[in-house]
Amino acid sequence: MTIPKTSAVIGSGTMGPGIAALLARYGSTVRLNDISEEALTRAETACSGASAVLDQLQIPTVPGGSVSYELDLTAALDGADFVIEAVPETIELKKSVLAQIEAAVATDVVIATNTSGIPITDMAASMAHPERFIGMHWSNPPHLIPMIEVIRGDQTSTEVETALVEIVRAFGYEAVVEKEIPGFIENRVLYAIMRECLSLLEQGVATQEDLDTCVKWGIGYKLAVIGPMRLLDMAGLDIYTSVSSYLNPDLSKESGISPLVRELTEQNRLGMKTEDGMYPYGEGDVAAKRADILRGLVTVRKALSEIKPV
Ligand SMILES: NC(=O)c1ccc[n+]([C@@H]2O[C@H](COP(=O)([O-])OP(=O)(O)OC[C@H]3O[C@@H](n4cnc5c(N)ncnc54)[C@H](O)[C@@H]3O)[C@@H](O)[C@H]2O)c1
Ligand SMILES: Cc1ncc(C=O)c(C(=O)O)c1O
Repeated sequence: MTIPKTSAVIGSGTMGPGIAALLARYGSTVRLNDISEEALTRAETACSGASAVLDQLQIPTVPGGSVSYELDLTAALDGADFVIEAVPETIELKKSVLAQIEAAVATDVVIATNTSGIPITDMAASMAHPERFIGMHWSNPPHLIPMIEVIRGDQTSTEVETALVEIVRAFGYEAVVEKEIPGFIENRVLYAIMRECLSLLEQGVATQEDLDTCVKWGIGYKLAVIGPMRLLDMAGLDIYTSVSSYLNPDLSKESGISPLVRELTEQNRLGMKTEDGMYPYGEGDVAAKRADILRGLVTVRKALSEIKPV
């Protein structure tokens, strides 16, 4: 399967619009669905923004693509030959949405989930046709980060995995085909970084600003060019042995949710979407920060596409 002719994206929050815009850019007729009318209204602006970013990346437009906005799930799924589920990260909700999707589409339609790390086999437990179900984990913002994790459940067919890898490569993205494990690879690594940062913040060792500066320049900039396995070779395995012998026992072992994040979440301080979170945001700050982030990601992606991967 190359780019699907007709796609449905279910859930139109942070991730759905960018995914829909990219599919449409590559010629798919996309229906973007949400239970919230407000989310669909915001999605129209988000899709236009994503499309403008794709213009800046000079991604050519394949004729025939479009995004339409559907409150009604059955209408969104009508005639779809590829479905991506992107509703909030709770297994009960996802299983219920999958049951509704399966009831509305033909048995051979590929259904992918953008879960951040719920095991695919667990999500597929009550599906009638789990062989067509697969993990397709996009990174945020999905129209910009050119890598997608592809994860099979126990019952996913090889044909569906092959078809999904073809779709990912047709976007010009890297497909990383992985074994099933909670959080997959990306979020296991990202959440290790975030756990340590949150622990340092909670202990009063560093401020948000210091953590962001140190990780962006000391780690992020370097890791964008040299992966962590190659970095071990560059640093020297003897150095890693010495440092990890005293450092690893001192790193955060927090197995629950960070108390600070729990408190902010209970206060509905969820970050940019509520204009308050790890940082406060004044009038107009969120829009300005989002624009800065997109500009930075476009510049860095262009630069990275010009260098030889290490
Ligand atoms: N936010 C990220 O950085 C990110 C990155 C990669 C993957 N993901 C994963 O993608 C999925 C979606 O995340 P998000 O950040 O876009 O969430 P979000 O909360 O921003 O958006 C989810 C949307 O789904 C809608 N929704 C809820 N129930 C629905 C239903 N029954 N049918 C249709 N729509 C429904 C909500 O109204 C909301 O607009 C999650 O599984 C998440 O873990 C998120
Ligand atoms: C905090 C956080 N959690 C999950 C994901 C992806 O699943 C992301 C991301 O893609 O950036 C994230 O930032």
